[in-house]
Amino acid sequence: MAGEPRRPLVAFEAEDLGHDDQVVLPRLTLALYPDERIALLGPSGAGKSTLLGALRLRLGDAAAWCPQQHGLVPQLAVYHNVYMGRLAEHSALANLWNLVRPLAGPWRQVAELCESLGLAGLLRRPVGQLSGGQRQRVAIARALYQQRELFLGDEPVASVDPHQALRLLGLIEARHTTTVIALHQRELALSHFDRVWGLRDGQLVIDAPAQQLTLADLDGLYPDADTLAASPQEETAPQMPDPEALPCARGRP
Ligand SMILES: Nc1ncnc2c1ncn2[C@@H]1O[C@H](COP(=O)(O)OP(=O)(O)OP(=O)(O)O)[C@@H](O)[C@H]1O
Repeated sequence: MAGEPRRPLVAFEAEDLGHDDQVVLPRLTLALYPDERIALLGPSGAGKSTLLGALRLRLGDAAAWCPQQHGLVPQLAVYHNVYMGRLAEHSALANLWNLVRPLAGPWRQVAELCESLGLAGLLRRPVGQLSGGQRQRVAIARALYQQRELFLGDEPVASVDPHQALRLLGLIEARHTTTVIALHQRELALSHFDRVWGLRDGQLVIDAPAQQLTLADLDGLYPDADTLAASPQEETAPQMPDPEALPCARGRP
């Protein structure tokens, strides 16, 4: 007997997404299903953060959030920055006390998390004294500490080497079966994720299983790739991907 059709966690139906009165992604149609690992690709300014912001709004407390600029407080220690992921769960008094004298339970949990992220021994260090890659891992630790069902990340593995990127994605996925992660590593998008969403010029031009895509499909998202691939005569006319050729319409298996 055929099972029930899967219900999306979030669906946009021809919706305009943007900021105030500026529409960035006009008439977007898109659905996020449970247990999918989505790679969100597109050139700078394509609307990846805008889409993640809209998903965040829809998903509310169900989604852990790892922002692009990390949102860390440089003067505060690693421990306090990670603890902030669950600030709202404690009373103001407990939070104040914790600032002066860390609470035993949260300290243990944050220490374990930081150890798994290669941040052992840095819990008392102000975030402002960390390297870019270390800060990125603190931001991931804070999102993991939120203990939510889904994970939304805006380039959470941008500042680390490919080996570490895989390790970090593994840690994220061990705690969340549904993830939407913006990234620029196209190979990683194909090798590691279930599905790719590709944005270009305000349109969702790719929405397809990763295994049905090639690097050439993803290259089509980036205007620079067109220019590099073009012959000298074609250089002045950057090409838009042919909508018919792009895999946006390829369905879910
Ligand atoms: N808070 C905001 N208010 C108004 N416009 C914004 C805001 N944030 C982004 N934009 C605009 O929305 C468009 C899409 O930006 P967005 O940050 O979503 O792109 P992106 O794909 O995440 O880019 P990047 O890879 O550089 O982070 C851009 O034109 C940007 O200027």
